Amino acid sequence: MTMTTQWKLQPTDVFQSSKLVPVMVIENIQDAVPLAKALVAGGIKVLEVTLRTDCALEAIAAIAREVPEALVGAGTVMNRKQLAEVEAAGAKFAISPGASRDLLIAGKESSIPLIPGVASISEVMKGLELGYTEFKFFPAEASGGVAALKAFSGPLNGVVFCPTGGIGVHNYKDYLALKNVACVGGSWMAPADLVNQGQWQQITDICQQTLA
Ligand SMILES: O=C(O)C(=O)C[C@H](O)[C@H](O)COP(=O)(O)O
Repeated sequence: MTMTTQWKLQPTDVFQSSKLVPVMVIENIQDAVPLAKALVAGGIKVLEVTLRTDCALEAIAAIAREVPEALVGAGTVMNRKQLAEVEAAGAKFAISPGASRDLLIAGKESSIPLIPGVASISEVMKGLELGYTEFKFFPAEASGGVAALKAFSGPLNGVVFCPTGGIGVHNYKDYLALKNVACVGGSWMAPADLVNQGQWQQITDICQQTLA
């Protein structure tokens, strides 16, 4: 049963806007906007703010308001309630580490696109049944990495992934070289120690060096 959507943006728009998707863990609300600006200055447009911290919703709202050139979305969206919360906060898209059937249905009913997390072909098939064709592949390195995605490309024609988990400067190009990978995600572009120290220029430099 493929479900139609009222999505304001398509998952392919998110995937095509940036080859790199920084996974942001924001502990202090005052870091949200400077961190987003540092990433944007480094050439990155798509930002994933994880719902792992208390101020995550506030951070999404602040970035949506104050850094309009970024496409800010929410990560770690685990259920229907959280999806509604991030939508209300101003997230332009939602990403989940895995997917329950209820979350997949809620994603289709939402006004913002959901990019569900998968680690296996069976999970992709459950998403495909509802019309999803863009997925987060998580945890990428632990789930077979590049070799797994290469194998997926045989049966899963037309399915596109954003691998995340265990990816960094040392291996992200191997993923981007795959035809079923549009972009890669990771926390290496916004490391906790640099965020805590307010080292915004260093974060911009990491992004620029990675993209160079
Ligand atoms: O919180 C979530 O929803 C996640 O999916 C987890 C993050 O995407 C990974 O933790 C990033 O992985 P690293 O780049 O290896 O740090």
